[in-house]
Amino acid sequence: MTTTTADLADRDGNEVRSCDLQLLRFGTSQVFSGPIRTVRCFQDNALLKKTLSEPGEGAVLVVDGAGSVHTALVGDLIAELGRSNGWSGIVVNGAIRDSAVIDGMEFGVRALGTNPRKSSKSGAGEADVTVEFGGISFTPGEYLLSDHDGVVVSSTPIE
Ligand SMILES: O=C([O-])CC(=O)C(=O)O
Repeated sequence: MTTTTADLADRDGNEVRSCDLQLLRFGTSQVFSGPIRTVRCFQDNALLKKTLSEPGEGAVLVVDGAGSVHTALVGDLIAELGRSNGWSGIVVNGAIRDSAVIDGMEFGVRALGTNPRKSSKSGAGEADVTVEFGGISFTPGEYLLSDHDGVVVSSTPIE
C-alpha cells in the first residue's frame, strides 16, 4: 500500500473524511489500513475482546469508547489477540494500558491516551454499528487508513 492519508486528502479535498482527534500511535506498524469493523462500548471491554478473538482478515477495529480515558479498553493481551488473529490494527476513542509492551508489538494501535485502570467485563455495548468521533463517521465495510498524519476513512478500498 503506497497511498498516504495526505493523498486521500488531496483526492477528496474539502470532502476528506479525516479524524480530527490527535490519536497517539503505538506499535511498530505505524501505517495500517483495512476494512472497518466497529465496537461501541463505555469503560467495558468484553465485547471488543470477543470481536478480536474472531479472525480479523485484515480489518481495522474501530472502538468508540465515548472518549473516556478513565479505564483502559485495550491492554497487551487484547492487542496480541488482535495481532495474532489477523487484524490490521485498532483505533480507540479511549485509553489503552501496557502501552510500552504494545509499542514493541508488530501491530498498529491508536488511542486517545493511556490509563492503567481496568475496564469492566460485562459485555455491554454494540458491534458493527456506525460510530462517530473526531468529526467523521466510521461505517463497517468502509475503509480506514492510519499513518503518521492521521486517520482517514474512504468508501472505496485504499490501495
Ligand atoms: O484485560 C484487560 O482489561 C486489558 C488488559 O489488561 C489486557 O488486554 O492485557
